[in-house]
Amino acid sequence: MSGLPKKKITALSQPINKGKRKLEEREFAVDSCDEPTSILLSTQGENVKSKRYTSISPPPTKRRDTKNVTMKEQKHLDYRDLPPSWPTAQSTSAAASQFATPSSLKLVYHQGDIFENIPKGCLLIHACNAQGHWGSGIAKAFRDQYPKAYAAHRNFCIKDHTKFNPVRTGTAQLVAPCEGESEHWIGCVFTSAKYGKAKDKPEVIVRNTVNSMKMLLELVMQAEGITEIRMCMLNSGKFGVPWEKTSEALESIELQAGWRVTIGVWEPV
Ligand SMILES: Nc1ncnc2c1ncn2[C@@H]1O[C@H](COP(=O)(O)OP(=O)(O)OC[C@H]2O[C@H](OP(=O)(O)O)[C@H](O)[C@@H]2O)[C@@H](O)[C@H]1O
Repeated sequence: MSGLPKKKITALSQPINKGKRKLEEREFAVDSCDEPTSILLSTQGENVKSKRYTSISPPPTKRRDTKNVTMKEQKHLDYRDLPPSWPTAQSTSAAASQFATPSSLKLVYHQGDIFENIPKGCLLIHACNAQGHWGSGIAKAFRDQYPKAYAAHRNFCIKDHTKFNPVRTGTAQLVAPCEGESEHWIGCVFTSAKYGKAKDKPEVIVRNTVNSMKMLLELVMQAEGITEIRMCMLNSGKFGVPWEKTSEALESIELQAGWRVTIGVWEPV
């Protein structure tokens, strides 16, 4: 069991449905957990990010300090951490795929509570809107269990972004371990801009899920220490999208070099 305090997960009752060598310590709040964290910053070798924005990559937003960061702790990752070639690398590979049998994402089913017996270094994925609430359904259970991760998510949604420049759907945030020794990562796939009656249409949510998952798989490549990946049946509760539509779309994702192959799906009993 994780190092987290045991909590009753109420979400189950919901219906199925990141010159000169110089190291310095700085306070770094927004890109880490809610409490400022000491991070070692190296000025050696700028990590310059040239970006090309396309329909599935978001617009420029408030810049953060991207000078080479050598960290004591893992940092949260999002679209600002993608390689400059993103998502071109994918289409190149898609063109090459006519000469090779592409391998697609595999979903492996498990029955039970996604929060039970989580191994160290596990990544837990859930669907989010861009409002940064984690206010209901399984998102609320994440908020209860991982309050610091929630704070990082909220910072990303409402401090790094604004009402007029919201987080784009079809993107993902990979929240690094925040809660003690559990070392659990949280993957937020932004599958709908809003929630409730204002949620996106099912076909839009499914398309966003595919693009978000591709981005998340790319970000996972940059993270160190992720042991396994679990997710709930995305979109099948509050977002009201039949699981089969989401699962079919996810299983059609063509894997790129270095991406994880398998994601465990936790189906509540
Ligand atoms: N412990 C557990 N273990 C395993 N599976 C569990 C579970 N507990 C619940 N499930 C299942 O997990 C699936 C998803 O069901 P959910 O309704 O939660 O999520 P969804 O993806 O449809 O919708 C997302 C919006 O809900 C929130 O909204 P707010 O932020 O509050 O606005 C978000 O942020 C988004 O916006 C359903 O199959 C549940 O049975």
